[in-house]
Amino acid sequence: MNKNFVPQIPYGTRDLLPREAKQKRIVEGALAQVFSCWGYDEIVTPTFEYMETLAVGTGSNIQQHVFKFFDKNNRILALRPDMTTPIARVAATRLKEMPLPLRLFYLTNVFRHEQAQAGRQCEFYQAGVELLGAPGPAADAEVVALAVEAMLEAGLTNFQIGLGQVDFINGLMAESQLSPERQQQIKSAMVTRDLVGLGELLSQSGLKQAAQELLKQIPLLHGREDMLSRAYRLVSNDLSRAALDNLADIHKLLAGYGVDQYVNFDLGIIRDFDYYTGMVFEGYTPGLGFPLCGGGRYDTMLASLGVANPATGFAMGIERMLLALERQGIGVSVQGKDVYIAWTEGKLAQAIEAANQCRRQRRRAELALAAEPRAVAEAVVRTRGYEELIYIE
Ligand SMILES: N[C@@H](Cc1c[nH]c[nH+]1)C(=O)O
Repeated sequence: MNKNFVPQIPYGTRDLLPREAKQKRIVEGALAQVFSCWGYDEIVTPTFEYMETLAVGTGSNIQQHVFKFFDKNNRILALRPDMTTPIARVAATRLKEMPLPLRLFYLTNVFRHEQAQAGRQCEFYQAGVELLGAPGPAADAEVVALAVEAMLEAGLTNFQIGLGQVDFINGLMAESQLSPERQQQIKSAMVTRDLVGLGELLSQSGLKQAAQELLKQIPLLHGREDMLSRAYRLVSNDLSRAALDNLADIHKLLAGYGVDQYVNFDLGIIRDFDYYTGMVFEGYTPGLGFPLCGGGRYDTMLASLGVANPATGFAMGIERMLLALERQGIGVSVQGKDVYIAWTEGKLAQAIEAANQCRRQRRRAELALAAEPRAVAEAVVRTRGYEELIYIE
C-alpha cells in the first residue's frame, strides 16, 4: 500500500465527531418532540429517487445543484435535494386515501452541490414538516408558528422570521409583460439580492421608469404592518393586492399563537425552489449569513404527482442551528459518561457484572478491556471526565 495515502472525504461532506453527533441528536430529539406535540407523524423516504420525480417543481435553480447518477438500466437517479418533493410523491401515491390534512415531519440528510463553507455543505441535515391537503391562512400560520416554536425549543431566542408572498412579485411580473426568460433573470437577481444586477436588468428591460422603480424597491420592502399598507398603495393589480391581504390574514393568526413578535414582512423573499405558490418565509439569526429555516405554500406540486392538493411546510438546517447556537454562546450541553469500570488481573467477570448493573440503571458505563492498576484508572477518569470510578480488585 502507498504509505503516503491519506484518505479524504468528498468535497462538501463532513464527519460529525462524537461531540457534534451528540449535539445533533439532542437538537433533533427536541425538534421531533415539538413536531409530534403539534400532531405531526414522522416519515422516512429513500435517499435517492428517480430524477424525473425530483424534477417536479424544483426548477432549474435547484436542478443544477442535484447529484445525479445511473441505475443498472440507465435510468437517471438523484440524491434528494430536499424532502418536500419525496413527501409529496408519497402523499400523492401511497397515502392518497388518507383523510386530509396530513401532517408529516422528517429529520434527515439532503444533498445539494454547493460552494462549501461553515453552515453550507453538499450533504446536510434538515428537520421539517409538511402539512398536506390544507388551503388557507390557518395552515400557513400553523407552519410558521411551528417554525418559531421549533427554534425556541432548539434553544435559540434571538431570531426573526421574514414573511413574504410570491404572488406579490408574480402580479407585478404579469403586469410588466416581460418575456418569461427576462422575468426569471429578474427573479434570480432578487433571490440572490443582487441589487446592482437587478438594476442593470431593469434598465435593459424596456419597462417604463415607474415600473422599473417599483421592481427595484421590492427587495427593500420589509417591515411591520405599516409596510404592508405602504406596499398596498404601491401596486394596483389584483394578484399583488390579494397576496398582501393573505399576509395580513396569516399575521393576524400568528398574533393568536403569540409569536408575532418574531415575524416581520419581507416582500423580497423569493425562495430558490420554483414550487412555491403563496406565502413564503425564512428565519434569520444574527451572525449567520444565510437562513436558518425556510418554507412556504406549494399548491400545484401534488397535482403534478397525481393528486391535486394544496400544501405548505418548512425545513430547518440542523448544522446551521448548531452553528448559530455555538456562535451565540448557547451551548448544547452534552453529558459525559457516568462511570468508568476498571479491574485488576483476574477480575473481568466481576467487572462485567458491575457494568451490567450500572447499565440496567441507565447509567452510562464504560468497561476497561484490560486489567490496569488503580492509578492508571484514576488518571483515565480525570482526563476523560467520568463522574465515578468503580475499581474491582
Ligand atoms: N424543502 C424546502 C423547505 C420546505 C418545506 N416545505 C415547503 N418548503 C427547503 O429545503 O428549503
